[in-house]
Amino acid sequence: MSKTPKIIYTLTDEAPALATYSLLPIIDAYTDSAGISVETRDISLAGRIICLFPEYLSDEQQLGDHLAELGELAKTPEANIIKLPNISASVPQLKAAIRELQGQGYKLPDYPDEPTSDVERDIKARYDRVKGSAVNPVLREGNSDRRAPKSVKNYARKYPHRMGEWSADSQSHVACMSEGDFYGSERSATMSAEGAVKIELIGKDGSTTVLKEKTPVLAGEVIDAAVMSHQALTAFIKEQVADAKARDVLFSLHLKATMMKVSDPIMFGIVVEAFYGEVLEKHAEALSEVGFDANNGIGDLYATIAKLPTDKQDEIKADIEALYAERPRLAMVNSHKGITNLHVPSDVIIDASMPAMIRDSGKMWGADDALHDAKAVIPDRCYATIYQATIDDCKANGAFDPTTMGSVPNVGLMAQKAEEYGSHDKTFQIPADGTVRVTNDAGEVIFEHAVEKGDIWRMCQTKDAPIKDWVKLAVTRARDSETPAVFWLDANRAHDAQLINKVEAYLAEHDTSGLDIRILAPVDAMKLSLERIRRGEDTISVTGNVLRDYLTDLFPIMELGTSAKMLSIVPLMNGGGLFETGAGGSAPKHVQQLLEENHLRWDSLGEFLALAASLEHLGKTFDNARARVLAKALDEANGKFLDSNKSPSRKVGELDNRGSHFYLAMYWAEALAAQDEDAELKALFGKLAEEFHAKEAVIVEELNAVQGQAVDIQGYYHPNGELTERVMRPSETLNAALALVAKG
Ligand SMILES: NC(=O)C1=CN([C@@H]2O[C@H](COP(=O)(O)OP(=O)(O)OC[C@H]3O[C@@H](n4cnc5c(N)ncnc54)[C@H](OP(=O)(O)O)[C@@H]3O)[C@@H](O)[C@H]2O)C=CC1
Ligand SMILES: O=C(O)CCC(=O)C(=O)O
Ligand SMILES: [Mg+2]
Repeated sequence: MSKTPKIIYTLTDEAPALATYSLLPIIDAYTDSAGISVETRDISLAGRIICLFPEYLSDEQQLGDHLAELGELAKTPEANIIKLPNISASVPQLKAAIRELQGQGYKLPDYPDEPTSDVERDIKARYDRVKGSAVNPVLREGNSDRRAPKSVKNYARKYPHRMGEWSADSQSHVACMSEGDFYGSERSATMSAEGAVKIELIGKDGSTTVLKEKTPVLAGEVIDAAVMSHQALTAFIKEQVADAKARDVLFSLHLKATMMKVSDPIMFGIVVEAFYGEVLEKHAEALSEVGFDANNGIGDLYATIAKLPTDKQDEIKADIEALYAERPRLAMVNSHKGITNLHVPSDVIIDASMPAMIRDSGKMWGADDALHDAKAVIPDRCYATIYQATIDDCKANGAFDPTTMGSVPNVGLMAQKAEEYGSHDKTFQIPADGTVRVTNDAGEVIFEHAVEKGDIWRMCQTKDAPIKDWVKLAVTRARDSETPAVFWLDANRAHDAQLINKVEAYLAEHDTSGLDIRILAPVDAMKLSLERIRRGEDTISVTGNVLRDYLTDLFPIMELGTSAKMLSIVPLMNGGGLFETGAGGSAPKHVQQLLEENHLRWDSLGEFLALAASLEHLGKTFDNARARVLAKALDEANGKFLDSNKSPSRKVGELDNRGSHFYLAMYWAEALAAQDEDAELKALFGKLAEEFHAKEAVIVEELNAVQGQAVDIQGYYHPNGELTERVMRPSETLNAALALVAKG
């Protein structure tokens, strides 16, 4: 390969972005000295907003479209991208980020909720491009390989995290619909030829509305469509509200309003309307006047009614309080601040929220700041059953034991926007009763659904090449790790039935002799995996995109305490490498703690593991010996880091993210000093390792001494770079030592 060896490190949001201020100077110092270039690209929410509106901003304020650039790069063989978690913004977050930037002098337009002119429609359309999960699908030109490396698993066995105990009489459970959901209505077909499909709504009055004129499809591609009935969902929620009250458990809702950015905020809104129904109806006129949108959560009610006269505000608030007395208790996001599970659609995200509940004895936080049994409402049946199976297992057998349990790594189908349910431009809230029809170029009907006003109809595409690649990846992982692999596919589900045909056909193209590869419905796959994990056995889960997301938080959180300790690789289909860090989010709570007490508990292990994998990949693709030396040494350093338990503590005054970076740097320098493949690096890092050893106590003291006081970095979505750097690099001794190897 002719191009220069280069790694792209992404600048994102919240806790991982803060951690980057401390970690990147270390990475730069080590890679510079080896002649490897590490460049950054800004894909933060603020950065993505800024690049939408060049004509509104001064030259100095403008920023290029780094995400689009990386999206193109991901399709090339030289791609080597380290991708940290970023915010997938809900509307309330998007508005907050715009407000913050405006306050910093960025003359950005407001987000028009209900645009009334072409200019406003254009502004809204631009903003909507950065909403929800707008980053990951652009970069994911490959399928996903997420697992806990052996060293990490050993760490968890040696230093087990706390797991809440389970009792057999726990009242916690999952509630899902039995009809009228996506699962029940799904239709699916495999395209026989390249072409396009058209989506139309035929009204009861015979009128035709084109919902989407043209959706290109490739031969072999699987498309499917399903509908969630507004009425059925409302009826289900009302039943569940009553049932939670009767059983005296917390009511909680678990959706993925960030990734399923069109469908799930609407479902969230339907639940908010069902829960707060009487109050919202009573004050409908006033609430409509101020622009309250239930899809943005009950938090939006409190924000928008500020425009009403005080007595009206008080009346609405009193009515809500009175309603709470009749309703079941709500699970809380922040009981101190009165933020409920129904406040903001992006606060409770199912992949992280259900595992947290299972880790905490099946309980969630109540308004009284104590843990209680909860009803977890997961309306659609497609995947809800896996969580009930996990709860059943914990009730029968007690909590999982991190010191003995096996592992469930994942091979996930996600390349080329595979199975991006409920997002993007093929999901609609239906404006009138009728029939939604999908037709091909010849005008033949592929599927149709009877729909009612308010229903959510979604279509989804999964291309053939990614499916083939996914099957290959599964076979390779099963072979390399000598581990049984289970495809989590439900023959009773239309989409999965199509996939099963393909999986069977593609498996036949591989040598699977001696391998244990099965296809099981999700609930059975879960039962088998849990049974095995309790026996200390590993089972690879081979799943579609949604279960990839759910399982790569669920199992790591049970096995390791957090998905931040995962290795998360995306072998790009054109030969490049995308190295995601961990599987979890951007940890808003961690930022709060840093601002309040200057302690950052973010665990950068995912970044350390990703960097080692990225350097190794660079060493291979560019035949770069120094990258290989750095990778090998970093791998050793990661092992020592885990073995010595230098991960950040959660408590102020103790080693935090910055201190953990120092130890990683020290162990990495030691390993480079100990190797004999590259004499120059050996000498250079030998000096640094000596310096670190001599100054270890001083550096740790300098890093820990700053903790305990509030800090101000003048921004949440777009903090001041200089101030943040000062906060994140407080040890002069460490900074001076790094300068010994940095080439500048
Ligand atoms: N790949 C990506 O880009 C992803 C992005 N997201 C985005 O992140 C945001 C938050 O999502 P969500 O995952 O629900 O919530 P969090 O980021 O808050 O994660 C949930 C909890 O997991 C723990 N955690 C996560 N990462 C780490 C880490 N590196 N070190 C230590 N603990 C960690 C924390 O537990 P504790 O509080 O106990 O310390 C945290 O509160 C959203 O905007 C979401 O869209 C989410 C998932 C993936
Ligand atoms: O893209 C997102 O919004 C979240 C992605 C995620 O949670 C994951 O990939 O595990
Ligand atoms: Mg996830």
